[in-house]
Amino acid sequence: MSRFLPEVSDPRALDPDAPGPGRGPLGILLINLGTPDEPTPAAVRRYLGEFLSDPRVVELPAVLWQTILRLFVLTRRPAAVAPKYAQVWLERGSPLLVYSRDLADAVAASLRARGLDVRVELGMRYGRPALAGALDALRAAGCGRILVAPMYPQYAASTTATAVDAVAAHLARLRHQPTLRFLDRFHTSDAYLDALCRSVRAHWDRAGKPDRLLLSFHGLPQRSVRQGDPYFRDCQQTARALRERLGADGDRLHVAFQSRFGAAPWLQPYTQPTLEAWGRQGVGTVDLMCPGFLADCLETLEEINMGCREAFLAAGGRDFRYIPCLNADPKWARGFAGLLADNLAGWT
Ligand SMILES: C=CC1=C(C)c2cc3[nH]c(cc4nc(cc5[nH]c(cc1n2)c(C)c5CCC(=O)O)C(CCC(=O)O)=C4C)c(C)c3C=C
Ligand SMILES: [Fe+2]
Ligand SMILES: [Fe+2]
Repeated sequence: MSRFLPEVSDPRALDPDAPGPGRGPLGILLINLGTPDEPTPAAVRRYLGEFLSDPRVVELPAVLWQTILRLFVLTRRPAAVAPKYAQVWLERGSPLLVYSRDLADAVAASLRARGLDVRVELGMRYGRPALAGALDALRAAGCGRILVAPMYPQYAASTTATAVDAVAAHLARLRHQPTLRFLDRFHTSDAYLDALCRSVRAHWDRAGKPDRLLLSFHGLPQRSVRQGDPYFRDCQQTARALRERLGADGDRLHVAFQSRFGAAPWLQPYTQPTLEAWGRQGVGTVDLMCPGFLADCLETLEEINMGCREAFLAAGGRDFRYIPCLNADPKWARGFAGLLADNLAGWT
């Protein structure tokens, strides 16, 4: 024993950041985007201020963008967007948070049912519950090994990479960091594709088959993809894999991109103009699903199920049927738990 170090059995006596004996339970940090605390302009302003100041999200020179953001976006957008949040707000809060939390709880229960000693925490990249607090809770529970799992099936720098950045930034101040693993993406995993396919089939069993099934993914600036973001390819691969699973009915499937922000070109075709063109062309029944969103949120419940529904019907469409996100569907939660458990291999 070095004469500089006292002989101690509990590593915490020397290093308060050290994990507990036996490296403690396993930790899983589920990360989603985040959402305002309330459907009010003030809360939306706080949320958008944090979200849109992330240089991974808006890739413009910082001084230029902060000027535009503070002078134009944050002075107008919160008042326009807050009533939209109010239209979809649930008794338990923002849909994104409610469904993400339900999924996290169901995943934790499923992992424990497999006999795993695991703690699951949900942290949001922007807003609350903060990712930093969720990481601290896992460390306080003695988790020396943590699987970081951004809840985005398709990889984008503006979602997955920024979540990884934030985890690393929070741990940067520690002398003894926990051992980390990162779930990269799961856009062609069996658990995810099986769940999507089940959801479509169950909907068709109830309501009959549509003329077309539109998969609407969140958009991204085309420039990001040109610069190497794999998101577009991931979306296409998810769509292709789902089309194969749907067999002969796969022909009904089309892909579009929603939620464009700003004037630059984003991934195309755009969802709403696609639906309007279909309405004008006499396409009667459209089913719409948003596979890139694990949890229903403003972008699916308001933009799609309200705005796009209205646009399609106004353009001459007959029937618009929204297929909800996977949310906390029990079979999906078990499948997602299995996918996470696979990523714990060697730790269990
Ligand atoms: C400004 C650029 C944006 C990029 C790039 C972007 C990428 C992106 N976003 C999601 C998932 C979600 N986005 C949500 C809301 C939302 N997104 C943007 C902007 C960008 N998104 C804004 C400004 C907003 C807020 C609403 C608005 O003001 O219009 C949400 C819903 C949040 C909620 O509270 O319900 C999700 C989820 C992905 C997957 C993605 C890249 C692929
Ligand atoms: Fe977004
Ligand atoms: Fe939107």
